[in-house]
Amino acid sequence: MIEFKHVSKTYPNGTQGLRKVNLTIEKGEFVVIVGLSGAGKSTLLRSINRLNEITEGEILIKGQSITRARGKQLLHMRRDIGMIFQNFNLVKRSSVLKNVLSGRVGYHSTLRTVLGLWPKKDVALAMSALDRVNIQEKAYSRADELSGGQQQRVSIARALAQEATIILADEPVASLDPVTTIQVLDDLQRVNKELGITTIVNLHSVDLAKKYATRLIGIRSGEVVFDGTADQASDETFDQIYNRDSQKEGSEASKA
Ligand SMILES: Nc1ncnc2c1ncn2[C@@H]1O[C@H](COP(=O)(O)OP(=O)(O)OP(=O)(O)O)[C@@H](O)[C@H]1O
Repeated sequence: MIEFKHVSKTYPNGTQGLRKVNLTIEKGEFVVIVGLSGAGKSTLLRSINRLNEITEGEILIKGQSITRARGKQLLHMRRDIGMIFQNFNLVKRSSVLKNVLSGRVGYHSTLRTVLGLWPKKDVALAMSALDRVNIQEKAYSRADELSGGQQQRVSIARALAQEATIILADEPVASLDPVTTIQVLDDLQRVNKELGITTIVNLHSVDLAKKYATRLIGIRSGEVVFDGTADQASDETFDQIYNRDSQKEGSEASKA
């Protein structure tokens, strides 16, 4: 349902973020992307919803080209894709409920959303999204009163209220402690399983990647160098992804 066809990205300064990537990600997969810092994980993830514009090739979602989409069509395609960020991207001074309702902006006129005139149905949807990630009781708290893990749950609820069928999570647990990390990844896994939401996550930790991924994609220097299940990924596979043979980047690999 998500297809990368010969996708490359060259940044304006000449850096190659992606090189001729070909991938097909099926509905309901839980894909984890791993690779060294600077390998191109964020570039790959963000090219799916065009937060990053690719410079070659094409990306199709459910058979439609998001690369060529414009105006309303692009808006509708983006509405289908929820995004989870490392820093949560919440409006800190707003309530949790308002933050979750912001997932509905793509469905209504600007005036209506600016005035906060949310239909009852949307409020019910937002409350049930909060319930799914077990923080409904925080609905009327200010977002910045919540812990990091709770804030990340709010951002998952926002993607659910958006009725996204795809969730992109760019280093969603990088700012969280180990216990909270597991809770947030468990939440993502649960909504993936229960709602069949296709989930693509960038992670630094190999152990977490192996634990959660139904499919692992390893990238190195903008190229896909591994694509398979966690069981298929051997120590040698990770050596290759993390360039551990190379003396030049060996010290960087050991940090990863
Ligand atoms: N806006 C930009 N302009 C120029 N080069 C960029 C830009 N954004 C990323 N890059 C470069 O593209 C390459 C891939 O970066 P990307 O952020 O996708 O890597 P990453 O694997 O997500 O790294 P990290 O794990 O550190 O987030 C790197 O060499 C990076 O320096």
